[in-house]
Amino acid sequence: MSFKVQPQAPAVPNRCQLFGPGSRPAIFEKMASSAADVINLDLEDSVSPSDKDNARKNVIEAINDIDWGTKTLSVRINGLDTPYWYRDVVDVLEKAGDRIDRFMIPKVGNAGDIYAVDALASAVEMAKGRSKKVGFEVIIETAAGLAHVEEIAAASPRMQAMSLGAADYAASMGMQTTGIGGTQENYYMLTPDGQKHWGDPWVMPITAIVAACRTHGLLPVDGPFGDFSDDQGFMAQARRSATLGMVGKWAIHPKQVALANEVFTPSEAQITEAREILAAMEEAEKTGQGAAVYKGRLVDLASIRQAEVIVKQSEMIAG
Ligand SMILES: CC(=O)SCCNC(=O)CCNC(=O)[C@H](O)C(C)(C)COP(=O)(O)OP(=O)(O)OC[C@H]1O[C@@H](n2cnc3c(N)ncnc32)[C@H](O)[C@@H]1OP(=O)(O)O
Ligand SMILES: O=CC(=O)O
Ligand SMILES: [Mg+2]
Repeated sequence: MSFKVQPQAPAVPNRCQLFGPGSRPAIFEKMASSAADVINLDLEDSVSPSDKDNARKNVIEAINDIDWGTKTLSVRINGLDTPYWYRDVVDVLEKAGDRIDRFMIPKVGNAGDIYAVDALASAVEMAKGRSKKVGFEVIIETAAGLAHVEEIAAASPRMQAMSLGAADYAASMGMQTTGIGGTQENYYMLTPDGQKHWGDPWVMPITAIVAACRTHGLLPVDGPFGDFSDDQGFMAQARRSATLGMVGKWAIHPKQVALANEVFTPSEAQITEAREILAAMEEAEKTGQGAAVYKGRLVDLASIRQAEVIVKQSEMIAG
C-alpha cells in the first residue's frame, strides 16, 4: 500500500441506477416504487431539444412532490457543450428542495468541466442558503473523458460516482457499432481451429474507471445495456463489470432492475466463502502463520482484504 491510504467510496448501496426521461412524468411514481438504489431523472439525451424546459419543470416538481424513500436521487443535466446545462443547475437548485442528492454530469472531458459545474452550483447554493451541498456523479463516455479519467475523479469533493456510458463512448471513439454495451459481433479472435472467440471491448474503459474511482474514493458504475429484451446479455455484461470491481449498473428499462440487483448483491455462497476465508486466516494467525490452505488453495493476508470487500459490501447493502 502506498503511504497515501486508498479512500473508501461512499457507503451507500448503488447496485442499480434506474433512468427515466424527465419528459415522461407518468413513470416517475413507478421509478420511486422500484427496487433501484438510485434514480436518475434525465434531462439529457432521452429528452428532445424541444422538450427541455418542460422536462426541467417536471423534474423539479417530482423532486419536491414524490416520496423517493431512501433512494439516492440524481438528475442528469445536459452536457457543457449545450445551451441547456446552466439552466438545469440553476433552476433545480433554486426551485427544488433538499431531496436531490446528486447531479449527473454527462460527457465530461476534463477536470475543468467539473470545476465549472461546481462553481455554478456553489454560487446558487450560497445565494439560496442551501445547507446540503449537491453531490456529483459523472459519465465517462468520450475519448477525452477516458484520457483524463483520473483528474476528473479527483476534481471536486462533491464527486461520488462515475459511470461508463457505452453508447456515447462508442460514438466518440469512432467504434464501428450501434450496440450499447455487451458482445460486439465483429470483436473476436479466431481459435487455432477457426472458431470465433468473442472478446470484451469494454474492459479497458471499465478498468480505467475502476482504478480512478478506487484511487479517489468514488463508486464505479457500469452504464446502459441497450437491448432490454436480452436478459442473458445484460447479466453477462453486469457479471464482467462486477468481477472487475464495479458496484452497480444502470437500468434503462424497469425489467433490468432485478437483474442488476441480483448481480451486484453478493450471493449467500460468496458471503459464506468470504467468512470462511476470514475464519481460516484467524486460525492461521493464532499459530503465527501468514498463509494457509482453504479448500486446497492458498489464502494469505491479501485474501483477508479480498474477503472483506465481499463481507463489507453485503453488510452495507443489508443496512
Ligand atoms: C444511452 C443513455 O443515455 S441511457 C439513459 C437515458 N435513457 C433513458 O432514460 C430511457 C429510459 N427508458 C425508457 O424511456 C423506457 O423504458 C423505454 C422507452 C425504453 C421503453 O418504454 P415503454 O415502451 O413504455 O416500455 P414498456 O411498455 O415495456 O414498459 C413496461 C412498463 O414499465 C413502465 N416503464 C417504462 N420505462 C420505465 C422506466 N424507465 N422506469 C419505470 N417504469 C418504466 C411503463 O410505464 C410500463 O408500465 P405499465 O406496465 O404500468 O404500463
Ligand atoms: O449516456 C450513456 C451512454 O451510454 O451514452
Ligand atoms: Mg451518453
